[in-house]
Amino acid sequence: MDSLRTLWPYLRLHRRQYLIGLVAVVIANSVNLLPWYFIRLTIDGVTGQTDADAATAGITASQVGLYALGIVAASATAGLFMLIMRRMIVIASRQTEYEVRRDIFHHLQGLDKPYYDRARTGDLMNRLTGDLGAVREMLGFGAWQIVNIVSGFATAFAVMFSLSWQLTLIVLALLPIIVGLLTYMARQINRRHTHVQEQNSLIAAKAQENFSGARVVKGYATEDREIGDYRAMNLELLRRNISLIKVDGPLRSVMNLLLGLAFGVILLVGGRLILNGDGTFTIGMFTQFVGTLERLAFPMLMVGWITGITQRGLSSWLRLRELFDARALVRDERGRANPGIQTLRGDVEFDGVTVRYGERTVLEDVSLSVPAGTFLGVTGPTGSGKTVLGQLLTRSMDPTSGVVRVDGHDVRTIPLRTLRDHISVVPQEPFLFSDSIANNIGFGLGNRDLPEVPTGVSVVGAPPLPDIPQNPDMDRVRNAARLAGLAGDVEDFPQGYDTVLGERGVTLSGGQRQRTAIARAIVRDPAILILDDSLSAVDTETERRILDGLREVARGRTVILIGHRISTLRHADQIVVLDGGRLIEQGTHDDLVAAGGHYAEIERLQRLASDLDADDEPIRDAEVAADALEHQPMPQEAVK
Ligand SMILES: Nc1ncnc2c1ncn2[C@@H]1O[C@H](COP(=O)(O)OP(=O)(O)OP(=O)(O)O)[C@@H](O)[C@H]1O
Repeated sequence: MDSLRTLWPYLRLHRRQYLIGLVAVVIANSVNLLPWYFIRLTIDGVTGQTDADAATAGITASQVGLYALGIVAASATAGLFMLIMRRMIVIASRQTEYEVRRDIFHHLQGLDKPYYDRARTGDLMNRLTGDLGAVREMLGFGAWQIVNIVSGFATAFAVMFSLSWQLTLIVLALLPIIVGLLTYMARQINRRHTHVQEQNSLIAAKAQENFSGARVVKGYATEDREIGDYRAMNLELLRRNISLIKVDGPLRSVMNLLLGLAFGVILLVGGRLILNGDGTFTIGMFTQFVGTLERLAFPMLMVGWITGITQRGLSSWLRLRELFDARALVRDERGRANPGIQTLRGDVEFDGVTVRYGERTVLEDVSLSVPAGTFLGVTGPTGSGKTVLGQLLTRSMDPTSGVVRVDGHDVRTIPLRTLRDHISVVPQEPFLFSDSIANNIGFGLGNRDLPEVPTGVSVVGAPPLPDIPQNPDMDRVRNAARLAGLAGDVEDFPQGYDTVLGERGVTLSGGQRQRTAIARAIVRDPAILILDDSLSAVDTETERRILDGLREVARGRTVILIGHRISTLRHADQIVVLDGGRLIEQGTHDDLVAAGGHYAEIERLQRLASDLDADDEPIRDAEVAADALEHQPMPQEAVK
């Protein structure tokens, strides 16, 4: 009941269509019984029998013609009303499907990083496709079938009862047995059908993971194991399909047998009524009775199906409700977010910020002030909280205690849209869309003025779709690519900026992917630019070019560069060093080297490594030394 209550707001949007459709089903069902009435009149007229109906007396050839026309007209009318029903209910169910899908996607877009950290993509996809399909089936096919069954039974029993109460009682006695058996079989079919669907989902997920992880599979030469796993799953699917066919196949045969039995009993009793009766039960009436009963065969068969469809639809709706009920921890809080804040300069301040995940403290009492236009370097061992620091600025999460401010405003008072419009982040593992390089770089352009998509409203009469810009401003895209040191690479591609990337940008090298992400971040002219270990996959020459570009970008904006290489950080206006979530050192490169702490030690090791690298082939990279250092205990003097 609760599921129906929550579904009502969507059904309400199309209540007129559903109502007209349902009335049409009832009319079609009633009219559908008329042909048997005309047949009865003809038979009784021709055989000279007269029943209570005066119309059967003294039939003429032209009357037979009229009855024949009546049959055609009744069938045509029933067909017309069925058509009206389909147009109304089936279209309404499709429209409801569209509206629910639109609203869920809208809702999912508003959920935050903690939600997506926990959610499984496959599960979300399955709910948006499989579960939504089951709800649509319940509202479309299910709804009209329920009314079809109820009205079909009601009208048929009314007619049968008026013809012979004795025969109707026999049918009523047999009906529970027939419907019960068919429902049992339909339940079995539904259960086995669900098992097939579950296996289908698993097999699809397996294939998807295999294709996405093709490079890992090839890299580890595990194709044979993958083929074996897939074969086992495929075999299981075959087994479940065969188990379904084993019940599905005999259903119609059982149905035929049961109906045959019922008709046998009815012929036995009906024949006696005609032979031994007082003439009030005629051959025509018997024929009409049998014909009407035959019309119930399909609704009887459907009872079990519809129970299954409704059960599936309701449980799928509950799964969709779970998505609707999910709430973002981070959101614009009513009464707190100030819509008057529309632009940001880029002053950043962390004031006694602590972040805890359960028992774990990942940032502890961090205080830091970064005036707009500062180039800030952030370094520290793996897991020291560098990424979390950046995530607090875009409110991917809120601090457990303390305040993060931008331009003096607590970030929780800045509308999320304004905040994220003015801060660009290049994450550690950039995600690229299966689209052209131009669209990947221009991804964040032209979105500010798009109108909000209305939710909870009917699609009927909705305003035309807004013009969503598909082609970004190419001058800005080219300039961003140049600043990110990517322009030369793109020009070498056969299709230049129109080159379409594979999923997750797999046609690019790691360094090219990072630079595409940097270009995407700077193309929007953000007030604050955060680069999270974004130069780790490029060589020192490319790094120098990107840093030159960034210095151009940095004029007038705040750049926060998270990294491990001293060569990347040394020209920053300020450098902070984190360790175990605490800010342990802060100053310029020269200050920190002179202080002889953790930073100075990294600098010394990396310089040593690069000197050796210059003289000696075997030394691979300065980062090796930095990595080695990360696993060493901190120099005592650095830990204040
Ligand atoms: N969603 C989360 N749930 C629980 N712990 C988390 C979560 N996100 C980050 N952490 C933990 O917070 C700590 C800091 O993580 P963070 O990503 O900021 O490290 P980092 O300094 O950027 O490291 P790296 O240099 O390896 O990128 C880590 O110990 C990490 O395991």
